[in-house]
Amino acid sequence: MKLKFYKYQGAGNDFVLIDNRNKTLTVDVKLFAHLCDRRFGIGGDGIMLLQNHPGFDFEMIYANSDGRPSTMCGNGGRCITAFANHLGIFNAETNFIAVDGPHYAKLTEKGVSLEMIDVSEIESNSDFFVLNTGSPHYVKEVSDVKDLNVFESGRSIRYNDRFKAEGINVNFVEDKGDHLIVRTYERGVEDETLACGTGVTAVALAMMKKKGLTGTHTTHIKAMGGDLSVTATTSDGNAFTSVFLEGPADYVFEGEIEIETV
Ligand SMILES: N[C@@H](CCC[C@H](N)C(=O)O)C(=O)O
Repeated sequence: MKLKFYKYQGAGNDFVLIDNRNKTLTVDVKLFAHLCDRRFGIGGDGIMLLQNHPGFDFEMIYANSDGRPSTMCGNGGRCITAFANHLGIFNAETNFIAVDGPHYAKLTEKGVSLEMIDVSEIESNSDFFVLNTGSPHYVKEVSDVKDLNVFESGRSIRYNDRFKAEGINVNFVEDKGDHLIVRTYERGVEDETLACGTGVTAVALAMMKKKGLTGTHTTHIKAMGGDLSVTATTSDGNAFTSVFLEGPADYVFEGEIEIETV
């Protein structure tokens, strides 16, 4: 059968999107990995199904490019919001449900602003932080992020004894004063991606904690594929509320692909 698909990207983090409101597809790891394959399929860091869900405008089902359903994808959440707007599901603001719970999102001048989950604790170590922003993240500050071998360094952390079973996404950050530069090795893609939304969110909160920033603060981030910003509120540098991830979420192309199974 022919499957209609759409391709979106947010700061270079790219996704295959399927309107699955008619329930054509169920989760199929082999098929999803094939659709994300950059040579034999459409190509993407991940794939999302947009589905109906009672009480919400839509449901986001996310899988990484390895085809396996995973935890929350921040750039994916922003891209599926743009896709839902394209499908006429909402006009300016929306409430949808994802694997980590309900999300509010709105269209903005910069693209899409997505409310992320509240974060109640950040593990702080001598030279790294660990926190969950919908997906698990390791954050390490470095002085030379552009020269770093993110694949080698990220992979060695992702597969160390502590993290290898569940996996973790690994973010390297360089503080440039008025902005951060962030590069991320993503679990489930098992490579560096051009941007990671839950990753830059984790980095922004970890750096707020490190700097002792309280109140509401906006962090500007340059990822390899584009600019993102994270606004969050904290009174103690540990618990964060009203966490918003904002940046571009753009349509790339659409088409049909022949698939064997449904
Ligand atoms: N690219 C995503 C993160 C996707 C999930 C991640 N690879 C995982 O499995 O934890 C983002 O923008 O947040």
